[in-house]
Amino acid sequence: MEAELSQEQTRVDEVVTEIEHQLVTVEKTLAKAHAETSAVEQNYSENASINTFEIDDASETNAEVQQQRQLVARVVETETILKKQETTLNELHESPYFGRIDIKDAADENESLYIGMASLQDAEQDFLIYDWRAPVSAIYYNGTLGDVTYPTPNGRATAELLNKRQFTIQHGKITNMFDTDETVGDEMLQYALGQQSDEYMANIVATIQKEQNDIIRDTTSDLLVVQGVAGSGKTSAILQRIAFLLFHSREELSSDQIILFSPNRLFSHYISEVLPSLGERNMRQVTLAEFLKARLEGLNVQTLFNRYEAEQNAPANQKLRAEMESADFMQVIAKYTEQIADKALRFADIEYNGAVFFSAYHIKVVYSRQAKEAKIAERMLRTKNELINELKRKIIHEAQQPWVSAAINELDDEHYRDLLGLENVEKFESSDDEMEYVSEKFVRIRFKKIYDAIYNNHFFDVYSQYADFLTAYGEQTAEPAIWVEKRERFLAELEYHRIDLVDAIPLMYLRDLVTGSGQNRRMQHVFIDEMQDYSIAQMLYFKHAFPRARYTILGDSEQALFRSIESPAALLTRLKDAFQVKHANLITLNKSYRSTKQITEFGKAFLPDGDQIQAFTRDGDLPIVVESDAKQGLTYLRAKLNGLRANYGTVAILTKNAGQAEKLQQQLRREFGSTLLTATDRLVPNDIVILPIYLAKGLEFDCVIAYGVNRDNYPDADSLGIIYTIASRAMHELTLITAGVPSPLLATVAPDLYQPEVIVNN
Ligand SMILES: Nc1ncnc2c1ncn2[C@@H]1O[C@H](COP(=O)(O)OP(=O)(O)OP(=O)(O)O)[C@@H](O)[C@H]1O
Repeated sequence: MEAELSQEQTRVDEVVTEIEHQLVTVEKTLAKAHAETSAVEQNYSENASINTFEIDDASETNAEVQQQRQLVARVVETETILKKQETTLNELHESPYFGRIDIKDAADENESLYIGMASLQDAEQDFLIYDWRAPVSAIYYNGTLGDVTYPTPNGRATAELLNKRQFTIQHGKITNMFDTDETVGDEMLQYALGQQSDEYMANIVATIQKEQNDIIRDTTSDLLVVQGVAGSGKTSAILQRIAFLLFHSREELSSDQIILFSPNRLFSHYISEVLPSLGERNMRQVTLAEFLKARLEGLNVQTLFNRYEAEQNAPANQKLRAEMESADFMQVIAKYTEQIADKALRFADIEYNGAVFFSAYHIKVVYSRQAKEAKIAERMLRTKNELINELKRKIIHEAQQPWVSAAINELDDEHYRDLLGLENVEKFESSDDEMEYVSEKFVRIRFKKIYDAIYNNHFFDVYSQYADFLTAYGEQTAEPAIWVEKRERFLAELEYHRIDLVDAIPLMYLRDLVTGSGQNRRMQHVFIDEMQDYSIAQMLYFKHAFPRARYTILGDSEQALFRSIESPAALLTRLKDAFQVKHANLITLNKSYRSTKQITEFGKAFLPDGDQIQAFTRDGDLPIVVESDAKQGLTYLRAKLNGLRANYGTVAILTKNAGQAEKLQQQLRREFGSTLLTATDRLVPNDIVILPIYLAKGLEFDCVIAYGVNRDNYPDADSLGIIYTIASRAMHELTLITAGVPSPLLATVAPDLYQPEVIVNN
């Protein structure tokens, strides 16, 4: 192996030299391109400002300016591409590749291919490095030695995989190298997983596992559902998947056509470096709360966290909620909108300056004039167009009123010129024509709010309509009183500009179906992380909102914080039924990578079907369970924190809710400088943090202390999901402090899976 190592290092040196060589060329070209961009930009701004005043033929000027603008765009693009090349080369310079495969191809020729973060070709166009996303690289991740197949543009090709080698290369030096027959061997993974946690999630490109690779390279499913146990690399895999999709559909897909629903802002920040580290731009990221807020402007939409917190004291009607969050309920809404009679449709006045501009009655008349056989959304669209035309006529009429000319005469030169617009200076044949133009524009600007209100369908009174719907629906149920109460609560909240989460989705769906709005047809991929936190109704709304997109939905049915856990099979069936797509694919990940073996074994012992979870063999200490009262618990915690601090970067104290986290923070802040994290935070500092478990979703910490694992917080099986989620956030160390009578759930765990510490009263 020594000789081989030396040979491999020689090759690394050669590749590094080639990279340096290419870097010199790119840097030179980049400097030139930069100079050109500056010159073109300057030329453009001079031309654009001078010519419009000095040249008579405005259209010729416009054409010239257009041309120049295109030129600017082109040179800027060239510069951006070169910069990207420079960044890639610099990265390859540090660590050119991480894998090598030796294959015998169909023509019986032996070839050695090296796999890295990006491709590199030499002057003869030979590949010195293959991008990890190249078709042939699939062999590296998928194949064990022997016959393998891989995709090519002309179908699947076959080859014999003779050897697979893995490298760790740092600063151009091979620090670790070994051959492996496994997909991607344990040794490198051991090393990667033994690292301490960081502010940002790392990419896993060098150690992607076979089943993760299936997720990454799936290009055919309309609905890909990934059920993976805690720490199985779901999030890692889908971020790699996004990089893969962007690479393979360069022409048709851009990162802003991909949206990821993430559980909270801390998580959004945590994963924000993965794609850039793979040389790609980030996709759009949004939390459910942000998405709803944008679509229900002016209303404070209850968040999942607010609801969870509120319900700790006042449990809600779970049956009603389950009904309203079901696929059936969405169908009921759809049926209701199809059948609303003209007279039952609710319109709202459009007001201007406190007076009615278009009355609800007038709008209703306009609506009822539209052809009855057309669909409701089509009739609404025609109504909208009629109202806009009417507004235009009113603008022309209003522009002739004396107050308008008086107001225009009051304008100073600058404002007048702004109103007229540079392109219209000296365009009109008579000053009357110019005045007419300016007056109309003046009124149009004044009436913009009215236009916006029509354009945004504010003439449809969705709130009253939804209240009517609740009444109509409730009357058909066996318990109408519940629905009367629901309606009253909805209206009462509305008074305060608030809306419950459970109402938000049906209301938006109703609005969109009636007005034919709310659909984004450009979005090509929707990713939903932590699927178990979303209701089917919410997912169906996403499907409506992004009708052309493909869906990748991932999560863990057993990390349910906001409801009881559900078996993975049941969750998958529900999803498949609701989405009804042609190509659905389900991938299950059972191996957990995040935590030490001891932590994974402990966490899974809480779950009814925890047996299917496989721990990765990385050793650590047994989790500690401390049985204590509240006072002793705190003393223990203090001592523990002092001990841990020296050893680990991140220590997270996880509580059941925000109130308990706040209380602990008050008790610890002064002594430990701990940080309390809330729903609006984005950053997890590298120190002691205190947060409720729902904000720790998707995150991981070197060391986790679950505080308050007692009977009050976790009384029964409904809170299994929470305990399991807490335990599975820990990478290297886990401690549970009861600070009260131990939760009965602890009794389900075999005593040899943890180290008990009973603090006796003295
Ligand atoms: N193939 C891999 N190579 C290296 N590290 C990996 C691999 N797969 C997963 N990991 C690591 O395991 C940890 C868990 O991964 P990730 O957060 O993606 O899992 P998850 O399934 O989304 O977890 P959860 O549902 O518990 O939030 C991360 O630290 C990740 O880097």
